[in-house]
Amino acid sequence: MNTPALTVSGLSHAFAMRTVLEDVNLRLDAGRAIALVGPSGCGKTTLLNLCANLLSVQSGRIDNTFDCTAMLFQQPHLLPWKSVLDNIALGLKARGMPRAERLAAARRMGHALELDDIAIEQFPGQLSGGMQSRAALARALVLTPDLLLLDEPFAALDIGLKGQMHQLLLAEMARRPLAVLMITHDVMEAVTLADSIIVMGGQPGRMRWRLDLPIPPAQRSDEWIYRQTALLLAQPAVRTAFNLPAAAVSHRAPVEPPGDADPSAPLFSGTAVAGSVTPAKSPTQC
Ligand SMILES: Nc1ncnc2c1ncn2[C@@H]1O[C@H](COP(=O)(O)OP(=O)(O)OP(=O)(O)O)[C@@H](O)[C@H]1O
Repeated sequence: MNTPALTVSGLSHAFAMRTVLEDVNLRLDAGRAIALVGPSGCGKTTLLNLCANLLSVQSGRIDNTFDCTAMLFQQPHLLPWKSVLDNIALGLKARGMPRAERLAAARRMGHALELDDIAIEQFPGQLSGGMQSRAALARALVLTPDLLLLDEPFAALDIGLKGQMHQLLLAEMARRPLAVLMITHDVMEAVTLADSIIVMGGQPGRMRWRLDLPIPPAQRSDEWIYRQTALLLAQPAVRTAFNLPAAAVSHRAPVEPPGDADPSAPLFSGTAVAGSVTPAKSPTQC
C-alpha cells in the first residue's frame, strides 16, 4: 500500500490577471515536516490555501492522499460565544460524534496541551493569547489529522510561548507519523521544526532554495539551530529571495550534530531550485 503524501506539481495561480505563484513543485510524505519561508507577498498563504482546498487549482496539480487534513491559521479563530471545550470539540461535532464522547476527547486533548479544567470551561476571550493558541492547536489535533497545515499560527507569541508550542508540536510529531506543511516568517522556527525548508521569493512567487536538514528535529540542540539559521540566511540565493543586502559570510565550521546523529550526514547542503537566481544543478522537483 502506498504511504500517504501531498504532491504539488507545476502549480501556478493567478488572482484576476496577476500571477502570484509559478511552477511550484513539492512532495510531503507522512511523518515529515516542510517549512515554507519567504518575503511577504510571495504566495506562501496562497499555496497553503490551495493545499487546503480553500482555493481551486487553476493550473498544475495537487494530490493529497492523507486521510485527514487540519489547518491552523495565524489567528486562533475560536468562536467567542462557545466555551473553550466546545471550541476544541467543534470538528468532532461536525463529524457527528456524540456530545459526551466528543467533550471527553476535547478535554483530554486540552489537558495534553496543558489547558487545565478552569481554562477549558472559560470563553476564548477570557484566555491569554498563548492559551488561545493552545486551544486552536487542540481543536486541530483532536481530529488526529495525518496532515497539518500551519499558516504562521505562532507568529504573535513571545519567544517563550512560541518555544512551548514548538515542544507540543514536536511531541505530537514524535508520537505518530504526522506530516506538517508550515509557513513561517521566522527562519529559526523553520530550522527548529522542519525536515526541509523551502525558500520562496519573487513575484510571481517561485521556489528559490531548498535545504534538507540532516538531523531529526528532536535531536537538534539550540546551538545547532542557531548555526543552521545563520548559514541559511547567509546563502546568496536566500538573501536575494528576501531582498536582503549581500552579507559577509562566516566560514567558521558548522557545529557538530548533537547526540547520536549520523556524523557522516552533511551539515549544510542547500539546493537552488530550477528557475531560481542560482542555476539549479539538481532535479527540478523538491
Ligand atoms: N484573494 C485575493 N485576491 C487578490 N489578490 C490576492 C488574494 N489573496 C492574495 N492575493 C495577493 O497574492 C499575493 C500573494 O499573497 P499571499 O498572501 O499568498 O502571500 P504571502 O507570501 O503569504 O504573504 P505574507 O507572508 O505577507 O502572508 C499578494 O500580492 C496578495 O496581495
